Order: sequence, then C-alpha cells, then structure tokens
Amino acid sequence: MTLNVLFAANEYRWQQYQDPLRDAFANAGLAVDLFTETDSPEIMDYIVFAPNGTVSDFSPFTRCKAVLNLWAGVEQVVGNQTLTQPLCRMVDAGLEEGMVEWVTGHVLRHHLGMDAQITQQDSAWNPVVPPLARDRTVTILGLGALGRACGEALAALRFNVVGWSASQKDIPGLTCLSGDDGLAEALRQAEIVVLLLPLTDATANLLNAERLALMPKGGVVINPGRGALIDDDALLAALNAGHIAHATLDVFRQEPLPGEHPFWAHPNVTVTPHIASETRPATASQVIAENIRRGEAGEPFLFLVDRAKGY
Ligand SMILES: O=CC(=O)O
Repeated sequence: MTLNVLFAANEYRWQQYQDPLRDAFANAGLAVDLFTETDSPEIMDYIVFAPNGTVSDFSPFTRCKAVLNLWAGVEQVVGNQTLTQPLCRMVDAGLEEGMVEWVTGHVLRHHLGMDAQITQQDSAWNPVVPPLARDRTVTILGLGALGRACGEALAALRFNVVGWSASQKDIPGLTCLSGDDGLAEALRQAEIVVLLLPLTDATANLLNAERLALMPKGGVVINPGRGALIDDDALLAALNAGHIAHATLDVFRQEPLPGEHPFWAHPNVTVTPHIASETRPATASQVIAENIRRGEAGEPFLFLVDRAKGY
C-alpha cells in the first residue's frame, strides 16, 4: 500500500529534505507519495510538520495517523486546538551532535577566557592561566536528549557538571538534581549555566531575577534552548549590575531579534542567530521514516509528545 505523506514546511526545507526523505522511506521499505500541498487533506496518512509552513488547521486531516515535527521544540504546535492526532517531536542524532559542538565551544570560550586573547590584544604580557575544567562547574538546565549529550561531553572534558530536570534523572558522570530546591542548588553552583529546557508554561521565564541572583557573581548564561526561558529584562539588569559577566544567546522571544533590541549592542552579550544546531536532513529523515514504519506496524511512536506536559 502506498502512503500519502504531506511535507508541511516551507520551500527551503523541501529542497533540503525531499531527497533524504525519499532515501529514508526506500530504506525502510515504505512506499510513499510525498506532497508539499494538497486539496485532499483527508487522504494524508502522515504530516511532516514545521511551524510557519503550509498547515495550521489539522482538522481536515481525518486519516492522519501522526504529525511528525521536524524540530525538537514543539511549543508552536502543541497547543493547537485543531491537533487531535498524535504529535512526535524530533530527536535527531545530527541535531544533537551540532548542539554538543556549539555548547562545548561556547563553554570553552568563557572557561578559557578566550576573548582576552582574541579581541583584546594590546601588547601587554598578562599571563593569566585559566583554571582546569575540573575546577569549574557548568550547570545544564534540561536533561533531555540535548542536555544529556552536552552534559556528558562537558563531563568528558572533566568539567564538574550539574544537571537539573523537572523529573529526577540519573546520568553517570553528572550530578543530577530536580525540583525547586534542586534548581536553586544547581544555580548556586553554576559558574556557567546552559539552558536546554523545552519551553512550556512551567519553564517560561524560569531564569528570572530571583534565580539569576542565586548564581555566583561573574557567572555566564548560555541559551541555545528557547528565548522565553529567560526574563530578558532581568538578564539585562543582572548584566548591567555586573552580577552576570556574559550572556551568549542563540534564541529569542522574537526571531529575527529586532535590530533595536538592547542585546545586540550590549558589550557583554553575544547574539548568534538561532544556529546553535538544527535538525539535519539525512539523520532526521531516518527518524521520520522509522516513525512511519512504526505507525504502520502498530508499534508505539518514538518521541511522542505528552500534550499535558507540553513536550
Ligand atoms: O530550535 C530548533 C529545534 O527545536 O529543533
């Protein structure tokens, strides 16, 4: 039987994904007709979805067995009232690999004090030797696939890694904390904090003034997760007061970050344009194909979103 799959993302993504998806479907033994638009939503078996694509009302897709999100974050679709089909988020080895590289690079920048050598050369011989990673605590907020992989990579470099998640985890090499008291403790230790939480009602503005104040003076904030995890005004106030030494931000409440936003001009903020990592077509297509294979075989979907939790 040939399955009908609607690729509901923009043209740019279609150009990236059409060949890898076809390869992955063939390798999974699936016969698929791929569509980028449809006048017959009722014949679609699956939707591959990205926000700001071609679908915002899921109700006409009466036969659709699952909506397969292209991105790890589902905050733009999970609350859609028309979505009654199962929703799966993306957990992609390529996305994870890129995130580990970006997070490790930016942690090392701050840990080693690289800016002093790269941008502040002034003929002064100032031999400040950075501490060893073992003497630096990095706190990771969020221990899903991405937080865990980043935490493990940093632990392999011998950082003292504290991880915090809503439900208690146990990850070798990391000190895992959970709950409100655990969050306070994780932040008290955080010389560098990395935010990799899903954005939900429970995590919006999680890093607020009160919690920023728990961090040691001179702490660094690195956010490759979602912009709204941080109270922007509280962060700017903490930066201006010198309590937070630097913020490296990849994600924002509004993207692209408006030109007049104070983050752009702030001397202690590094803005990167949501490039920390993204889903990679070759590996993600295999995840999509595997989920469709599971759907057809009556097996449980991978990475099914818990609608009540929001991720
Ligand atoms: O931001 C990227 C993603 O959610 O995958």
